[in-house]
Amino acid sequence: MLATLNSRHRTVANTLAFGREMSTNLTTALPPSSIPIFTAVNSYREWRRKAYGEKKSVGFVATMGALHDGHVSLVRRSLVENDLTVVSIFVNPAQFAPHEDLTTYPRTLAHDLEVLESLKHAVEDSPNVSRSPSALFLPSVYDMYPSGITQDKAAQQGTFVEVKGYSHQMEGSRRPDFFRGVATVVTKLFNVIEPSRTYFGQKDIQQALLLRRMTRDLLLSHPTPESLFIVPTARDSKSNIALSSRNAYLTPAEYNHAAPTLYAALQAAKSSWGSGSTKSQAVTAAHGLVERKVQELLSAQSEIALKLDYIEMNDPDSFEIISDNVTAASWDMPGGAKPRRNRPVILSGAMWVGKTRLIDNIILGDASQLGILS
Ligand SMILES: Nc1ncnc2c1ncn2[C@@H]1O[C@H](COP(=O)(O)OP(=O)(O)OP(=O)(O)O)[C@@H](O)[C@H]1O
Ligand SMILES: CC(C)(CO)[C@@H](O)C(=O)[O-]
Ligand code: BAL
Repeated sequence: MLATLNSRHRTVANTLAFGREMSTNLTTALPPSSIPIFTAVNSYREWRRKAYGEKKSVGFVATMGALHDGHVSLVRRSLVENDLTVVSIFVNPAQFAPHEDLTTYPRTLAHDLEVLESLKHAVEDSPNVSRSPSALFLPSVYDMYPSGITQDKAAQQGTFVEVKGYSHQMEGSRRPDFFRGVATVVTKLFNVIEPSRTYFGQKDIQQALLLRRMTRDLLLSHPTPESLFIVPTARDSKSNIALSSRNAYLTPAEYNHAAPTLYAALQAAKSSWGSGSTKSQAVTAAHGLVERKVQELLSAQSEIALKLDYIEMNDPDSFEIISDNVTAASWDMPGGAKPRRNRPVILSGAMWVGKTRLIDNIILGDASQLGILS
């Protein structure tokens, strides 16, 4: 059938072919699993219909796989709060720019299944009942993009979701089409999974807040904006590095000697802000910490290349950069008509360690005002 498509469709045909190949690989190479794996939308839908029939709530965690304890914290939350928990693994081509790491992104399905199979949550007041992940949704590229998908945005065909006005700041300033890719795939995932509740990580704070806005704007019922929960960032207990699938790209030396710098820089800004500095001074404090680390690596003749991408402070409602002269006290708008005690600010950053781009953030002020769970 692909051979009959004309040249106008070549790009799409290529990606459809890619999707089919992935689909075949998936079904032939599935590791044994005690968790039901749905690789097709229709078979998942049958399962979901049964859950509706039995009036069971379905919690949902969307992932790109290479599972770590950050993902596990989301799944655990879902196990506590829902009768059933569905996890998806899908490395979404539409959110990767052509120069980014789609082909090398870690794919560790056998490990991921082991992680999911090991999770058990004892149900309160029912000593003999425990909950484990109920299903894994593992679609092919072809299933998720029936019109095909290419990373060349100008050649893309079909339907895409854009959250206008909220996709160009922070991470969007560095990855211009990233949130369009995320919003598109998550809309599709929500349409299939129909979650009662869903869980996203604070590590990707702009993503989580933007998706909540999207559920509101699209008047979604599964999930509603109120049933999209944000789970705090899980960190390495010694170094405080935010857990991330891309940490697997780091060499041990990069991980130990350079990666902790991002969180340390955020802490330097936090402490400066907390002692009454302006935003500009707080961000300068963070830059200073990174610069000192870079100098230290140079003096030690280390081969590690450390480069700050950005550190900024943004309004969590608009995602706009807050003004240079704002302080924690003035951010609360004390003289305004509606003072906001402990008004939250997103302090976030990205840093290159060698060829790996790391991101992190902390919320200054009251994170619960953003619906971030504690
Ligand atoms: N350290 C973490 N703590 C809490 N949630 C996390 C953490 N890392 C990832 N998540 C969340 O897990 C979900 C799936 O993320 P994803 O599969 O992209 O993993 P990732 O580690 O963020 O990968 P990457 O390295 O590509 O950023 C997202 O909601 C993400 O925010
Ligand atoms: C939400 C998501 C699964 C969409 O591909 C991805 O962006 C991620 O894992 O954070
Ligand atoms: N967790 C964010 C996924 C990405 O960077 O593509």
